[in-house]
Amino acid sequence: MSNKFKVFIDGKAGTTGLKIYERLGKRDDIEILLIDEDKRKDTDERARLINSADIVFLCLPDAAAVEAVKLCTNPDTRIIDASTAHRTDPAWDYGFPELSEKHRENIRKSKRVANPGCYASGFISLVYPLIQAGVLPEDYPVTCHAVSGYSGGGNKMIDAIEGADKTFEMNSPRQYALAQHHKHLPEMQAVCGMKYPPMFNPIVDDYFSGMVVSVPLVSRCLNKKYTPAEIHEIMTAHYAGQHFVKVMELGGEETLPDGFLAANTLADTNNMQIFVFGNDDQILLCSRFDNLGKGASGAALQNMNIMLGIDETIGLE
Ligand SMILES: NC(=O)C1=CN([C@@H]2O[C@H](COP(=O)(O)OP(=O)(O)OC[C@H]3O[C@@H](n4cnc5c(N)ncnc54)[C@H](OP(=O)(O)O)[C@@H]3O)[C@@H](O)[C@H]2O)C=CC1
Ligand SMILES: CC(=O)N[C@@H](CCC(=O)OP(=O)(O)O)C(=O)O
Repeated sequence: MSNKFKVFIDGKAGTTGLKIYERLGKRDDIEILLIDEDKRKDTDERARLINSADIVFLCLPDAAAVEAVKLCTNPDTRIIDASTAHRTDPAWDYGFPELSEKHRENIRKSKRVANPGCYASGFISLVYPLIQAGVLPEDYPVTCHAVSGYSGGGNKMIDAIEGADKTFEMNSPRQYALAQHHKHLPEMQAVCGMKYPPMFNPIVDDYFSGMVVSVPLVSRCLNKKYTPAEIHEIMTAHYAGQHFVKVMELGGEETLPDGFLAANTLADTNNMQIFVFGNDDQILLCSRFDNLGKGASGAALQNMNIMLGIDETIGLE
């Protein structure tokens, strides 16, 4: 009898699933349950593997993720869903352990973990600590700008940009979700405890992966006037001792000597860097990470480690 943890990745052929598979393949404490290529959408075979696994990753479109959860009848099988389907479902635990010890503890005990969305991870990393600390009023009109690599759009977008039919426009940054309907808005609002959803301006650009999510704040409109140094101190205290989330030096001059905050430098890592810039009235918060790392597959693997009660950094360095 193998004493390895059994893992099934539903959607292994997709962008998120493949990254999880590649990282798990290097581990000797995990047995990956594989589905035959011609059966990867076969409901009975997926159900068999789901119910044979200790941990299931759902790396599927939302509707298929909802269906997969229904296929799970084994009370011991634990699910980590990378899709948007369960992120505001109160029966699920939100998989962002650095938000609070309560979040980490809930993940550790959970049978159902909703992995955060990529943009949402960046947004929540900046806004959640400030609402918790009473800095940001719950009804503050929060604005958020973000830039992502095109892998954030999954296989379809990767094929469009890397394929022969790439359009002229795809060579440039492209704003989207202009009508304020982006699928991450509900989780941004719910997890942070905001009265209103933020104004959100995502941009996808012509590089593979990595992102920066930015939130500007006007100090005079906060619960009281704060300096960037005070905000930096609050963020630093919030993430003290975290392995993957680091608050960088105030103003970022050492990390960004040329003054440019590139979005692609943390690609292929599970790290997240938080920056505080600005002056006594205009404060800019930025979160930099990999949309496929801390924004998807890396976070999912970190959550798995926590659920299994092992060192959360295993396989993520
Ligand atoms: N890419 C990213 O940066 C992030 C993605 N996510 C989320 O993760 C999930 C997966 O996204 P991503 O990897 O980008 O998407 P992809 O489109 O790259 O992959 C999805 C995979 O699921 C397969 N699939 C679709 N329907 C079924 C089904 N009924 N049964 C079994 N397999 C099925 C697809 O196969 P086929 O192509 O043959 O249909 C494909 O291989 C999504 O919910 C996405 O929103 C979350 C965070 C970041
Ligand atoms: C560039 C791009 O298209 N990005 C995706 C978000 C990727 C992601 O985080 O998807 P989940 O919500 O499933 O987690 C988008 O904006 O829809």
